[in-house]
Amino acid sequence: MSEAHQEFGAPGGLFRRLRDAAGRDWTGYTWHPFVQRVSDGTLPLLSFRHYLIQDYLFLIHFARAKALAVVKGESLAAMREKAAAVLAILDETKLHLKYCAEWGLSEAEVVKVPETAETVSYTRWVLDRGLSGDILDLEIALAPCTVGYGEVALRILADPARKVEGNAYQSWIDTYADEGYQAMARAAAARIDALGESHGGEARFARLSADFAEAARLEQRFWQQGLDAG
Ligand SMILES: Cc1ncc(CN)c(N)n1
Repeated sequence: MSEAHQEFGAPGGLFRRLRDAAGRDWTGYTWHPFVQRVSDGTLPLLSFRHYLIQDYLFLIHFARAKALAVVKGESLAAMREKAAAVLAILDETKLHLKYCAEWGLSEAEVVKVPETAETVSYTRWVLDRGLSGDILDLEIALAPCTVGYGEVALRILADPARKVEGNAYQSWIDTYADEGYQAMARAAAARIDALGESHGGEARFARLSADFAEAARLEQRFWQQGLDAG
């Protein structure tokens, strides 16, 4: 396994402490069999298609949750960073629509697909953490999504079983391996570290780590729904 996690968060900072505390919940997310089969190119197309359509719906609600972090931002710099993150999430959906267009599916058709229980439970849980908690609670619920996919991409790049030539999922991999996405993931981890300092991360560690691990498990279920559809 690569040292992918060392890209995100400072040693001793809140992000790395949460990641380490999440243990198997985190590795089960970032190196889920779905991810491994994207990497070696053996994932059934039906699995990927189910996942990607649900992910499109996921991103719409996730953008709403990120927008809540603009509202709850406690400095202009934080608000700017989050506003850019909302736009980045909305941009991410272009990848999804490109794949869908190749399958003959229009955006209008994709938005008509009902959300699965996995999509609803994850997105509404994040929104709830943000609505009922403070900015740190919200950022902890958001971080596994943003940083986790950064780590997923690095794990794939380091995977000896990775299929490069003719991998149907290469543009998906490229999106998250891209330096723009990686920089956003590093910034999200750094922000957790900073909020940990300013918002009593140490005293709140038990609750924060329970939320972080919950998000990682919700991510695992999100991949799993794709595998189950294949
Ligand atoms: C479920 C999920 N988690 C994370 C990401 C990366 N933004 C995503 N597209 N989808």
